[in-house]
Amino acid sequence: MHPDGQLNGFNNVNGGGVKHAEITGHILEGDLPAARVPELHNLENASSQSLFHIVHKILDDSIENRKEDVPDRVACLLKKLVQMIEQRCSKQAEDFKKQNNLYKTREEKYQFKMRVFKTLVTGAMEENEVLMNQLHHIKTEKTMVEEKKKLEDVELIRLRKENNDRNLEISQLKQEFEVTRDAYENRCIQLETDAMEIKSELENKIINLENLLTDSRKKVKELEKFTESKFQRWKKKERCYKNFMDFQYGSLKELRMGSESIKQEVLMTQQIYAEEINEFGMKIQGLVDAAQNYHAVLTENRKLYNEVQDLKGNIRVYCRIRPFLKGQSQRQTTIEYIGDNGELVVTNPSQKAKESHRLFKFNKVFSPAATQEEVFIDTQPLIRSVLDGYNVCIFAYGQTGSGKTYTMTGPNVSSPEDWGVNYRALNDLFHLSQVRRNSFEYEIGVQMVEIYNEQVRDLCIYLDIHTLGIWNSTQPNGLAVPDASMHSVTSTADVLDLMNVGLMNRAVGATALNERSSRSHSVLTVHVRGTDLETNAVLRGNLHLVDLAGSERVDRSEATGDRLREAQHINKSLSALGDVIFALAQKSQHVPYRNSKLTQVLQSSLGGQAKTLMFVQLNPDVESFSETISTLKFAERVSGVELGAARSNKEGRGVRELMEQVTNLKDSLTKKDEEISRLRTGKTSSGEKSLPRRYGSSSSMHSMGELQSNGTPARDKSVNLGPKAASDIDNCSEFSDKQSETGSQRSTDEFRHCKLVTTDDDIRDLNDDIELLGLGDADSDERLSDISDGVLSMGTETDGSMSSIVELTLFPETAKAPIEPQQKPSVPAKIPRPPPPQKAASSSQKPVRAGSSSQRQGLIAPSRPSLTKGGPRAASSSSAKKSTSGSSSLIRR
Ligand SMILES: Nc1ncnc2c1ncn2[C@@H]1O[C@H](COP(=O)(O)OP(=O)(O)OP(=O)(O)O)[C@@H](O)[C@H]1O
Repeated sequence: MHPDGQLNGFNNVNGGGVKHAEITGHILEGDLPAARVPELHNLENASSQSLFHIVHKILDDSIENRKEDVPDRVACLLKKLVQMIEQRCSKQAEDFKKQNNLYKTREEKYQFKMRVFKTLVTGAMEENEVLMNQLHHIKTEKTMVEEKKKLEDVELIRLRKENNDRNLEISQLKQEFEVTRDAYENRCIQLETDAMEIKSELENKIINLENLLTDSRKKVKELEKFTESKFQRWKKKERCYKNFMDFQYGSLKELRMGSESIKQEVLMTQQIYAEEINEFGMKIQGLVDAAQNYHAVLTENRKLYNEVQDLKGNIRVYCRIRPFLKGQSQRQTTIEYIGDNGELVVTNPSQKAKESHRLFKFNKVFSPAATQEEVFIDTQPLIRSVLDGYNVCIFAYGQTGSGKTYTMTGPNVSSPEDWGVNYRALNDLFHLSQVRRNSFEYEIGVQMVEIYNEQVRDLCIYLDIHTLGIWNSTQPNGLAVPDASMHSVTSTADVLDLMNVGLMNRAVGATALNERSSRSHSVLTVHVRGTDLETNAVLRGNLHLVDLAGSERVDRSEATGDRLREAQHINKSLSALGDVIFALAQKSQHVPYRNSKLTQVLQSSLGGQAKTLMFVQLNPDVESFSETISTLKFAERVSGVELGAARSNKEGRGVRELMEQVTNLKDSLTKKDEEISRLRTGKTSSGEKSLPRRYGSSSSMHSMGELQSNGTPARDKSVNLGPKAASDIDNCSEFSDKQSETGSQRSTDEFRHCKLVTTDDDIRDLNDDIELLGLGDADSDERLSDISDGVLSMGTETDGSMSSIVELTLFPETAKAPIEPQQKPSVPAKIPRPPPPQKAASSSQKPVRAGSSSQRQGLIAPSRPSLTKGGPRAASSSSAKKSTSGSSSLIRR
């Protein structure tokens, strides 16, 4: 279809005319051989012109050959048509050719443009890349420049500032320089002036000195002459002294020889003294033997006292009568008489009969006027024995509204004057523990529970008051209710807080007899654990402070429903308490502790060696007469001090027999005492005879003289006794007077004697004992009241009282009457100590020395239970050790 091709084709047709002619000839003749037909296929490559030529030839030939068959017109038309087609084709070929050329030109143009564009794009991209790099570079540079600029700015500021500073400094320096320069110039001028003056002065002085020098030279010459003459005189004197010294030396030699001979004499004398001292030792050995016998008697006496204790029990009963309340002043009272010795007569004024008078006797009766303080003073000794490892139980018993809570807690906690026994007891324990802090470390813990409707509840928790269990037998740590919260207290403020919580939690309700009646037994338990700082021995004491719920007659209190149930529980537990105490007083084999929760909780402090104090609270109102009588009967039963009762008589006989035995023992002790005094008198008088004068200082001689002049140690307070000691001795004898007229004086004297004959070691031991006991404080006076109280309670004290006595007698004199070391020679020989095993022996085997008063012996109680970790045995021995430590310190002597 290519125009060139077509043209070429036409050319080829011209060039190959023969061939075409042959082909056309054959076609026209119609005899175109079959072998020549395939050649027709080559026409495809022939040009359009040659093809048209062939067409023309064929047409011409056909028309020529078939003239007759084909009209001329048609032949002409055909020819014309072919010509037109041919023209058109050639025209188109030419157009194509032109177009082709045009396209070629355009293509070349476009390709050129494309190349140009490509070159431009490549160039632009490269350029762009270069520009980007440059830009990045410029940015980095810019950042650096900025940073640099910043730094430079900072530097510039700094430099400016520095510059300013420098400028300032320079200006200051300049100023200073100006000032200094001025001063310097002034100074220079001044110095120059001074120098001029000094120079002139020095010149004057030099002239003077030169004059003086001349004078001095003259004087020296004169002095030389004088010294020469003196030296000659001294030489003469020296010769004289030398002769004198030689003479003295000779006399000294003679003296030495004399002293040697005196020494020999002294040694001889010493030997003689030693022999004499040995003799004294022998005599004192006899004395010791006698003392040991004496201790054995004391031990026996103590045993007897324990028996008395066992018979009497450790229960004391105080009765307190409530005053009439406001608005009750018109009421008749049932109290007719209150004796000083605990007698109480009650009567029913509405009954005229004489039988209505009833006499009761207790350890003490407090009138309605008695203050809280007075009540506490009589209770205090008992409470204090808790610190010595005793278990103590104090409870208030009485009909509802009779003042139990008033006595135990007090009406108003905020006013210390109104404080009841509870607060005062703890306050006192804190005070005492402080006083004894050098010898004992005390820990005090408090539990507060209530027993309400036979259920034990913790009162010291703020929420969740739940029932607690009780241990059947008290745990070794003394806790009967181990689940009750234990609060460590160190001050009265702690106790106040705690008890406020307890009081708030306590079950109270209004009855017909008391607006705010306690419907439960409240038990405040104080656990005391004391550690002896010297021996590390531990002692424990429990103090139960019990505010019992009011006993009441159900008909009078008009109780119904819950109140009735409460009243029944209260009465049941109170009767169980009565049974327990009664069984204890009767020394029954079986003590029914388990009959109520109350007795279970208090078990450790009821019976055994525990001390029990019951406050019997009375309502004086005549309307309460029957309750008063039943309360008093209960108390009487508890105290075992029934007047005229058969049991009481029997007890009295027992006690009388024991007292007779005690008197006998007392007599034998008196004999022993006299024997000891005799021995001592012999010893001291012989000592006085044989001791050389120069061994004793004047003071020691004086004290010895007083001692010897009476034969027995003097009771004169001036002998080595301070004022306190003297007063304590007075106290002591006061106590003794109450005890026994005969024994007390002697006991005091004996003690004093005992101390006076002590040796250095004994003094040390005694001081140790004193330290251990923590005595010499206010405590001793209180202990005295404990003792007198023990007397009041007809020997119901335990060995705590004994220790108190011993402490009392031991301390004041020892502390105030130190024996001077110079007095040592006054003791001819050291009294041998008892052998060590005796020391470790149980309290019952320990010889006891606490004055010779048999009454005092009588105050010694048997060992106490459960004071230390080591169980009852260990506890008893350790407690005995503690309680009689004062006495044992004496015994050792
Ligand atoms: N010694 C007293 N001096 C003055 N008022 C007292 C004395 N004793 C008790 N009262 C008063 O008597 C009332 C009853 O006392 P309290 O509540 O102590 O009796 P209670 O025996 O504890 O009674 P209850 O057993 O019902 O609890 C109180 O108002 C109390 O202040």
